[in-house]
Amino acid sequence: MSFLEDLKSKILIGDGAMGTMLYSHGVDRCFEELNLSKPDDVKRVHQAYIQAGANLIQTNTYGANDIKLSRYGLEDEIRQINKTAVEIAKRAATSSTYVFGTIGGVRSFKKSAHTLEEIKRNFREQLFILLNEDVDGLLLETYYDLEEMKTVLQIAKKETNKPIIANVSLHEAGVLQDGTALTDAFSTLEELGANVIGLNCRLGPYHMIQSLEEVPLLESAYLSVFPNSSLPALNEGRLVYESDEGYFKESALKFRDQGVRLIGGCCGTTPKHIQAIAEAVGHLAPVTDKKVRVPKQVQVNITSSNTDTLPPLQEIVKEKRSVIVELDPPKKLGMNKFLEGAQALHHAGIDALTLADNSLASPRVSNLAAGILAKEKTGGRALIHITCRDRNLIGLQSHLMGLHSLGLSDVLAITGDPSKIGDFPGATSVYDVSSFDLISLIKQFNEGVSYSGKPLGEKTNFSVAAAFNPNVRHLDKAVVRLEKKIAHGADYFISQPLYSSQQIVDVYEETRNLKAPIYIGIMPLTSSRNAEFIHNEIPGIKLSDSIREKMAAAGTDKEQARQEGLAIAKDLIDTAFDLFNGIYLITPFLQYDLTVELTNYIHEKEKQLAERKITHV
Ligand SMILES: Cc1cc2nc3c(=O)[nH]c(=O)nc-3n(C[C@H](O)[C@H](O)[C@H](O)COP(=O)(O)OP(=O)(O)OC[C@H]3O[C@@H](n4cnc5c(N)ncnc54)[C@H](O)[C@@H]3O)c2cc1C
Ligand code: MET
Ligand SMILES: [Zn+2]
Repeated sequence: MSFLEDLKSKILIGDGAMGTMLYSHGVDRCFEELNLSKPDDVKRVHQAYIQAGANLIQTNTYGANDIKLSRYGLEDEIRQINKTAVEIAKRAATSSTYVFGTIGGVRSFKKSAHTLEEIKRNFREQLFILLNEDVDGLLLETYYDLEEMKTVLQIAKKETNKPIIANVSLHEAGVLQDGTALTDAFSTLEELGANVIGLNCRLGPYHMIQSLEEVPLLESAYLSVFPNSSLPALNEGRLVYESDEGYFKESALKFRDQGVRLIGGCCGTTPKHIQAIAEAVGHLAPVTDKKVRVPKQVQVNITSSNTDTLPPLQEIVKEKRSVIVELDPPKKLGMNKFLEGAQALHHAGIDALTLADNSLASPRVSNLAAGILAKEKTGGRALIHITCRDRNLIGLQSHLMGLHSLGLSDVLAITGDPSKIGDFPGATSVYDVSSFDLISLIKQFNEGVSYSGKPLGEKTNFSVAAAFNPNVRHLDKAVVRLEKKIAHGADYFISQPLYSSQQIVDVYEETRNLKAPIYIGIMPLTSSRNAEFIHNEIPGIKLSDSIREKMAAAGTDKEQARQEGLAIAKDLIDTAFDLFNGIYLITPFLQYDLTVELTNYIHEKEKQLAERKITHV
């Protein structure tokens, strides 16, 4: 009888975890290497599962591929590790045990870590070795990334007619990491020819049962599950799983009700769990009919709770001149000077106060707190910078929900200066997502959907700015990045400060066909030392010789340097004013009198222009 023939009328029992079993026996290194150094240990685990009632065992090859083995310097052993794994499993198997060759997924949620080409190469190599050893079928498991699963499944289908089990890992109940509903993912894998399709790892029975309630029986494939024994807990730095075999008995019956025909276990499960499953459903016939729960239609409020009624900045700056000013939250406690600055700038008539997110990777008062205080004090708009550096995906989403709840809907989505350059060089730079992904994530919030595809209950109404760094050798390449950011949903751009009129003209020429407006950055210099620091130490920014000479000539006299810095900034504004509607002024060291003066200067120029137009008429 073949595996697929068997499944026509039976529920088959899979094995349980290999990795966590070996780990609990004290192995804390590459589990697959044990095929070579301790084959008997691996064989004993297989035998324990067979004795417990497993009809199918999987080779100890979950991570036996180039990408994963090279983390241990074992990439040259791929062939031997996979070959031996099949031999060990076959030695452990009885005449009725199916031996499947396991290949695990390599992508985590960071897609960029491995390109599809890399994944294809990596997969093919392991696949050919396993197929050569004549396994009874393939078990593709722990695929978080549907794109990766689709890619490898297509390759496997081309190379073999043997049965293929395709198990994905859920991100949350009912959805994969890219937001695909489980039902849709299963249909896709069915279309691509997987013979058994299911879930493994990451979650325990509770979430898997809940997820399967929405999945119909498949027409040309069977369903499988390999749940973890529980959610993991962290105990003295180690991941540990609870294990209650009685619970697995009950769960196995529920899996059967959902139409599952192959039931095993993943991380944390032991032969006792497999025995519990076998005792519960091993003798039962599979169900052939099931009632599918229709997913709850979650009402998404179209009108968000955010009360901001101002038009978004991208609309304003498309229509008319607009000045936004960065005033960074202080590095020390005490908000008085900051709030005085916010008030003064508001009086000067700016369209938004922008607040950096721990710029130069040094801690400052939270820009969310400072933004709210400024908004309350002035009634003006606060634009919050959000970096990918300080918050992981959980923190970023929580932060966005917080901003929305507080009525802050203007954000700048940026990668963030790496922590290496700041006051805490040892601190972790998170970078779970890139600025592109962050922009998409925020735009998805605007559709009322979380990163993982879950409804948020309301739609946010974020207007999303992105960063433009024109201080690069190839401006055309920077513009390509801007186009990519627009494709991800950026509404407009805010540039780094520019220090040459010619550069402003070049930026205009290069970006004039761009579909999103740009605020051009201008930051007044405060002293010659400040100018030299920016020129020599801020990556990418170069001041012209004449600007550096002017600042040097101003000497150490503070007032003279201040006047010179303002004069240079005004010159730059004169150029930007003719070419761009948007000007972004950056306040150095909370010296808001400088940016107030420059705001007044811009407004004065605008007034004069309007008057000239009237006289012309
Ligand atoms: C208006 C503005 C506000 C900012 N506010 C903050 C802040 O509040 N907090 C903070 O920590 N940082 C801030 N920064 C700095 C910013 O995070 C970094 O300068 C960042 O690397 C550039 O913008 P981004 O985050 O969108 O990077 P991305 O465009 O996502 O770039 C990511 C990576 O690619 C590199 N890169 C960018 N452009 C090119 C190119 N043309 N060619 C090759 N490589 C390139 C970058 O150096 C970076 O390593 C701000 C920058 C700007 C322009
Ligand atoms: C990380 S998922 C677990 C994969 C493999 N089946 C094992 O039990 O080791
Ligand atoms: Zn697992």
